[in-house]
Amino acid sequence: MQNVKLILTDIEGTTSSITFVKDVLFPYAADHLPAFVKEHINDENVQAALQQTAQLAAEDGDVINADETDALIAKLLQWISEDRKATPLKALQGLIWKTGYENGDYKAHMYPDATEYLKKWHDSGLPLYVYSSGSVQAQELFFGYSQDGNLLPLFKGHFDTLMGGKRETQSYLNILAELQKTHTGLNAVDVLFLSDIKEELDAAKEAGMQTVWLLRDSDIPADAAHKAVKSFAEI
Ligand SMILES: CSCCC(=O)C(=O)COP(=O)(O)O
Ligand SMILES: [Mg+2]
Repeated sequence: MQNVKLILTDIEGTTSSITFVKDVLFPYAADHLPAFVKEHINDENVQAALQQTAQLAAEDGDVINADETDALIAKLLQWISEDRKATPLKALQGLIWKTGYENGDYKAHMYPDATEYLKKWHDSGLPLYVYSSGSVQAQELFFGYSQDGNLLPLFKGHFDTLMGGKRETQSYLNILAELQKTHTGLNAVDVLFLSDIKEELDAAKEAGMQTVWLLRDSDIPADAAHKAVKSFAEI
């Protein structure tokens, strides 16, 4: 990679295993979501998430009133099972996972090479940022309660789907504009984006960023459209 001035990383499949997210975090959220929503129904963040859920469902042609709590909960559970990266679902998951982390029910998985190189890059002065479909709160919990300890101080900032979907070029342009507020003179080509998903890398490359494809469990294709590696040690 050439003259990288800042690293932006995905989480699931990149720093951490897909199975931890799919087999631990998502089931925990599904198990606790109905009671959590009902217990916090007057919380403004929960109300906002329910209203956004009703709006998104309506856009899909499924009309649910914002006060039909059970139907909205069913819709959110459906989205968990579909791994839909819907912003209101992600906001609620972040709120629910907090309890699980604080109770010690689980710690976030980290690939050892990811922890090692994130620490090395941080110590060498390279600014590190996260872009994940998980909400900023969920990201902070994830790195704050990782199996390798509190890794949150390694990161200068976090971006989530409020910047846009991870497969859309405009999202990376939005992130670049945010980064330029604190990193004067930063260009897209100075940013290295790490992900396990080709469509996310395509979008980041289209925005002008450098890219590396983490293919941890699959073979590296001979004609990969992005530099492809099995571990952070090869970046
Ligand atoms: C931030 S922890 C949970 C991650 C999550 O909810 C998710 O959907 C994974 O998305 P990513 O963009 O990190 O692949
Ligand atoms: Mg990923």
